[in-house]
Amino acid sequence: MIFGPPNHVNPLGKGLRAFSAVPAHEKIFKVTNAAKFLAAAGTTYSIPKLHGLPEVIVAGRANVGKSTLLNAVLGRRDLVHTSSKPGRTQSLNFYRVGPTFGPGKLVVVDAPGYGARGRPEWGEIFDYYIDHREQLRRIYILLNAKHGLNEMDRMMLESLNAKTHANAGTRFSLQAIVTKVDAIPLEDVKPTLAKIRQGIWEAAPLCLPAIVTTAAKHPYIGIDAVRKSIVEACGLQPKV
Ligand SMILES: Nc1nc2c(ncn2[C@@H]2O[C@H](COP(=O)(O)OP(=O)(O)OP(=O)(O)O)[C@@H](O)[C@H]2O)c(=O)[nH]1
Ligand SMILES: [Mg+2]
Repeated sequence: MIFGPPNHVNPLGKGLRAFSAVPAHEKIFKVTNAAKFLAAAGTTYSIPKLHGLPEVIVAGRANVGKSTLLNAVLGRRDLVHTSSKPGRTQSLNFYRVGPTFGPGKLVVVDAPGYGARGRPEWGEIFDYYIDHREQLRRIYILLNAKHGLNEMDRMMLESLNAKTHANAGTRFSLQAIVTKVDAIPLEDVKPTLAKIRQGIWEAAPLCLPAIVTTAAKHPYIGIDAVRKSIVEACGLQPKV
């Protein structure tokens, strides 16, 4: 038979078919579970080359939940260091995700926070990275559901929108992620998100639709959507 026996008489074939049907983001983030810390860069000179693997970075005010979100996305409890005190992450930290062998790898980068608790040298390395990183595919800007947008967030959104506009989306795109949605009362969720979305639209019209998340404890919200978005931004989604 040219096409082989039907799957119901071939358990191996069925298994293979089931595996190939696993979505790309699950293969990369869950099935392989191969997230690995690669490097930390505290200066522009120490940013690692990493052979051009596609890359995404998370940005946001100190304490917004960048590192916590990455742990949830990478499926690890404490690969990325977090803290209740703002200012925990002090360098660009690079993590590789995907199978150890073969294609399908990408890099996620955790950044120090901006704003009142940030330091000027952290801003310098972040700006340098955004302006020079060829393999950068998407910048995620994280916004705290509980605090909404402040002046620093608006300035950052405007600046990243201008950079996205300057490269006409050919180098990287920009997407918002709303964090800590579990920290606001249920009845406030809808109006709070509407206000945040309006603020994002006013400051950064090129920003892709916000993904809403909870990442500190189960039940997580939005983590699968973030994984899908990263895989799509890195061009690792299979063609349909
Ligand atoms: N309730 C709630 N708390 C969260 C969530 N995400 C993070 N947190 C808490 O927020 C605090 C800061 O989290 P981090 O992930 O360290 O924040 P960060 O943005 O990496 O902070 P810096 O590295 O200091 O810039 C920690 O106490 C987390 O447990 C969330 O989804 N919900
Ligand atoms: Mg951090």
